[in-house]
Amino acid sequence: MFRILISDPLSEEGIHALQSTENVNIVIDIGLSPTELRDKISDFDALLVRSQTQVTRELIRNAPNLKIIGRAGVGVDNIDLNAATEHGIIVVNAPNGNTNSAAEHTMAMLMAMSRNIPQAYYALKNQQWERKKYLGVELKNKTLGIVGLGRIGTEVAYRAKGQRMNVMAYDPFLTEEKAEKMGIEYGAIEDVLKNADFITVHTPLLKETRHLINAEAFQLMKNGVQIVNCARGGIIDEDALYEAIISKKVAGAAMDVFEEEPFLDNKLLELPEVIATPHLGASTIEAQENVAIDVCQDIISFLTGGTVRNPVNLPSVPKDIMNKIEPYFNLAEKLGLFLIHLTQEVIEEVNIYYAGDLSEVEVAPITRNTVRGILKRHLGNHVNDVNALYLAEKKGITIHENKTSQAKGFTNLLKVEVKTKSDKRSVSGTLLNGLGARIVKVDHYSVDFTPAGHIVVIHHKDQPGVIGRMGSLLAQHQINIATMQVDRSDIGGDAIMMLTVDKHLEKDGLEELKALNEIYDVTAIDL
Ligand SMILES: NC(=O)C1=CN([C@@H]2O[C@H](COP(=O)(O)OP(=O)(O)OC[C@H]3O[C@@H](n4cnc5c(N)ncnc54)[C@H](O)[C@@H]3O)[C@@H](O)[C@H]2O)C=CC1
Ligand SMILES: O=C(O)CCC(=O)C(=O)O
Repeated sequence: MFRILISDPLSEEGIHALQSTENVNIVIDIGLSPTELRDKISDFDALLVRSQTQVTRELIRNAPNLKIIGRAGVGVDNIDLNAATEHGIIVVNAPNGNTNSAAEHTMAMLMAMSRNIPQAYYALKNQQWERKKYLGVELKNKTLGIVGLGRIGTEVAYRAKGQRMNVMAYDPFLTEEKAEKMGIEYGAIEDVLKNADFITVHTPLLKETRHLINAEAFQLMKNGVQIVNCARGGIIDEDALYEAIISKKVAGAAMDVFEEEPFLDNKLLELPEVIATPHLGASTIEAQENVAIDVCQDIISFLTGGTVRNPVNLPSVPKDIMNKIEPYFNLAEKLGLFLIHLTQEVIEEVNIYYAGDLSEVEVAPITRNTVRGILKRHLGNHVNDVNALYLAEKKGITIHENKTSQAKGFTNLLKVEVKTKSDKRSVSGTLLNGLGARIVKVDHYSVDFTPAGHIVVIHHKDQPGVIGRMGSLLAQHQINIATMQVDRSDIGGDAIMMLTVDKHLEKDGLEELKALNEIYDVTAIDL
């Protein structure tokens, strides 16, 4: 049974899809305190949140069974991504479903602010008919400065153009050509701050964007500028904003998000120039349905062994590319696991060679599976796709990917090489049409076997009688040989014997084999 905890309000539509999935047990418990959540989380395989639940390192530490965290929305700043990655927990979000709602809310806030609608409404509710006091300004022909032209920023730009505003935007990925195509103006951040009559921020909250709009930034702005934040609290320095409003530099601020959420008291709200909503940017029926469906679909995909569409702590790979590379995952993992058994020393370096067809595809996910196989022997199932590279780095192992079109007669060839202080071992495998995964080389020896089941690798001297002695000894241990391959460097030189056997070779049998004349080394590997 796969247990899912939903700890923030989520639309029914998504939950229905989860409920109709087999072997799923869903618990909805909204409004848990951090301590209650920490005490509860240990039994759950998946956690589904919006922006309220804080998924901290401490919570993750107390969640030994947690495999996936779903965020119904865009921002993942309430989730400790490093902690999730380190614990091998995949984080998925729903980045597209609330774009429209957030853009519409931004426009609603912009217009409400420029025409003092909330203030006038409030006055009227208090029996004050105030026409003179609430003189507004038009948006038409004014410049809207957009900081962050991603999904939402872009939608806001198009809507602002509909209001006949001039739009100037800054985004590290925006070029002058792209801006021109969109019919907006490109500016460096300083240009945007200096030229805009209205400014709206649409970046994520990151180390680099925390207090991006600070006292210095306000200094650059026009007197009487009005500012909107429907992205994340903390992008605007609230103390600096407060001072800028008091000093009349800023004539209005429309805030949907705050440095501390939720709150009942924030000094910005004491200022009549500030209008505010309690993080409602994504609060529409449509957005909530969209994000709940999207994130639940990813949880279902994860559960049923499919590919998640919106991973946050793993690069996402388009479906057509994934279809091409997915068949290699098992081969890659098996090669890694096979190879790690051949070396007793500490691994310092892993080189992965992608040849033939493989040199033309996105290989990062194959690399992760290879590294997963290498680490699995000593780290067990704790290592997965999410944390494999992180754990390798932590262990001081450097990973190199190499590509070549030359596949030595194969259509595709995956070679994995590990280097230790004094040794270098390698194994190569391929996917054969109709035959599946095969290991075709172990170090410089040519072989051909399926990487599955119980395998015994024997290094020995190429001499008559070795194979016979080895066969009799295995027979004494009731071990049946299913397949056997032999290759040698030269006549009478070093040789390799690869056996697939019907059951695991126990330690005593292994030691007896090693003790046989002319046998240098024996390794039993269960793949
Ligand atoms: N108020 C609400 O309820 C909602 C808030 N959001 C928030 O809105 C923000 C934007 O969301 P999306 O547009 O979906 O994200 P996105 O990832 O599509 O766009 C963010 C953009 O910010 C840009 N950026 C990053 N650092 C920057 C910097 N230093 N200066 C300028 N631009 C920078 C990125 O290049 C990217 O293009 C996020 O913080 C998200 O959490 C999203 C949905 C609802
Ligand atoms: O869950 C929500 O309502 C907030 C949405 C949001 O802030 C986001 O998607 O980043």
